[in-house]
Amino acid sequence: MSILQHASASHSSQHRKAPFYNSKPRRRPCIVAAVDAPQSENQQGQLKGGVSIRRRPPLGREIQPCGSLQMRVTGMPDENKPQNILEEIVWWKTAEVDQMRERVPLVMLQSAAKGAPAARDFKAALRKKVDETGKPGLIAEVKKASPSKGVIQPDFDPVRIAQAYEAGGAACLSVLTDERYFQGSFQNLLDIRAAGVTCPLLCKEFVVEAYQVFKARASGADAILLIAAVLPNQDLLYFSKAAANLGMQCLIEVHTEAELARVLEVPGVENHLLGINNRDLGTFKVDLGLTQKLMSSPPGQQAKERGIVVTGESGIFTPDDVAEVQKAGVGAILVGESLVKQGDPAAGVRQLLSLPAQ
Ligand SMILES: O=C(O)c1ccccc1NCC(=O)[C@H](O)[C@H](O)COP(=O)(O)O
Repeated sequence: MSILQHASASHSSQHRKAPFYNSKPRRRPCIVAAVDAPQSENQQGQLKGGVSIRRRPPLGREIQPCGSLQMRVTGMPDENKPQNILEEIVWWKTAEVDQMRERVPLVMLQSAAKGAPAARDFKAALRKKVDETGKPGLIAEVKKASPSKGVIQPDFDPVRIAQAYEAGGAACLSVLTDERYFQGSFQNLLDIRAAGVTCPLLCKEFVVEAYQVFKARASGADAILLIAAVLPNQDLLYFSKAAANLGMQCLIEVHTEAELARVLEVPGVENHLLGINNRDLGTFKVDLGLTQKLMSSPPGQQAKERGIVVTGESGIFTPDDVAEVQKAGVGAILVGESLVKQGDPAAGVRQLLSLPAQ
């Protein structure tokens, strides 16, 4: 140990189990140790299999639990900082899931998931709308805030928005459940389902453990997001099987041609959906050209030939944008910001899809 420094933490038993990442001020200041960071041997070892997101800080967390106190590791090199927002989210998520598991053990969640009303067929709902309208099936997103835009809809009523999306003609809904970065919640999923919305629901979560798949099903989700930049194929297979065993489908999201080629090798991938996210998570810029580029690449052609439903995600604002990604070959679109910020989201859906006004 190099130095001792002041920090805040509590000795009270009620705070003993507080997560070590919790940065809220605690009641009594105390002294914690600060130690020098260890040296990294081979960071690339973390990035095997074309997975660009590291699941944990390679040298461990800057703030470490130390009994009922916390220890700050000083002098962490830049490589121990998250390389982009997705990596930052994933690092928090790992700690968050540990905390959730302490409150509700996996076995209890599994039994809740198995006892939940049967999951609805996400892909079938998308295909039905395509047949009816000739437009890509719309997955409309219930999204209050995002890391790139901050609060998008201050007057956020998730049930009202979900009902409006359904009334406007959305095929499916996407519900953000991450609280820290998107101000979402699993409660929103439960409330939307309990309110009688019949569109299938995608749980928009950053999955790093099977626990979250069970949590999604127990909360009424019919599908769950899996991100290829975060998960190697072994995990994609494991989580997609866990989801399928519960009657759910997965939206497997890619950002690059290499990821698209890789996920096409996941056994049973055709039973799920693919998504191309047009948002660069380093710069937050959206470029619909990415959908076009990946769909016309060899793995994009293969996805089409295998009849896999591909979803164009992010940055879709106008009927022209819809036409652009439809021309690229997607069968579905995932739209958040442009719809959620409208006073009348039902009208927003109809306008975006060029459907007749009611
Ligand atoms: O939206 C963000 O800022 C964001 C940042 C980091 C990871 C994911 C992020 N968004 C998740 C999404 O995929 C979008 O919410 C979804 O595709 C809808 O996008 P949009 O229509 O542009 O709101």
